Amino acid sequence: MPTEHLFATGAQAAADIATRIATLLAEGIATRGVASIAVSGGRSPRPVLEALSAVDLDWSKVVVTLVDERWVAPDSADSNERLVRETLLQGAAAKARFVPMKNDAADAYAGQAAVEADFATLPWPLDIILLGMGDDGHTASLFPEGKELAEGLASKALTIAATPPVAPHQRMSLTAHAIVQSHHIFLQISGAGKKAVYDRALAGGAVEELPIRLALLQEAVPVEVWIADA
Ligand SMILES: O=C1O[C@H](COP(=O)(O)O)[C@@H](O)[C@H](O)[C@H]1O
Repeated sequence: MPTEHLFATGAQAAADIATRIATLLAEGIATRGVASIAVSGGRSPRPVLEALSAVDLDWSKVVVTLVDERWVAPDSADSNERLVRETLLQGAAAKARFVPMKNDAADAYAGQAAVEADFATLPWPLDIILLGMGDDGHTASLFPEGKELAEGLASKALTIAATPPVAPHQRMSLTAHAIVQSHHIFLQISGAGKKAVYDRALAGGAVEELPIRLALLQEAVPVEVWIADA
């Protein structure tokens, strides 16, 4: 069962997540000489990344990457890389090694082999994987009814190219195999709608129905969930 942290607001939850991440990154540097984190995109992680950026760490020993990416230019408003560069990789934190999930290939399928090669250079298992969850129960870019979902759940690769059934842009995503190759999985949930989906996922059932179950229903990696009322 995940460890749950309950907060009234997303801002309070974000501050607490950033503190917890900073502690683990410092421990990673102290014990292994390098610390690593993969962060999600979308709206939820922004305040976490902003708070984390202000933390006093030896950022030159931190590797930062993404859980998923939209196959758009890095200056696009939809780019998760842009989000990370504008929030986390500022000030002293700009010294972190950032590994993008998007390259110059014409589409995500053509670019996947090079992304996979880059991701093979990361220090697995990563210290932290910060997941988000969509209202449909997707996590990373593993979408219910996505045509690549079965492969994303079964593949031994680290990354997979995917086309969301509804949402825009081709994606690059960590596979389930990569997500559970981490020391810690963190999940952000905010609002009653997502809380209801989270509760349903936790109650059990097919991972294909609610892909967030790939994290919640496994026992190999400890999972912490920050739940904010709003
Ligand atoms: O498409 C995506 O959505 C999920 C959830 O995003 P949010 O805006 O509701 O927080 C996110 O975790 C994922 O990384 C992103 O690409």
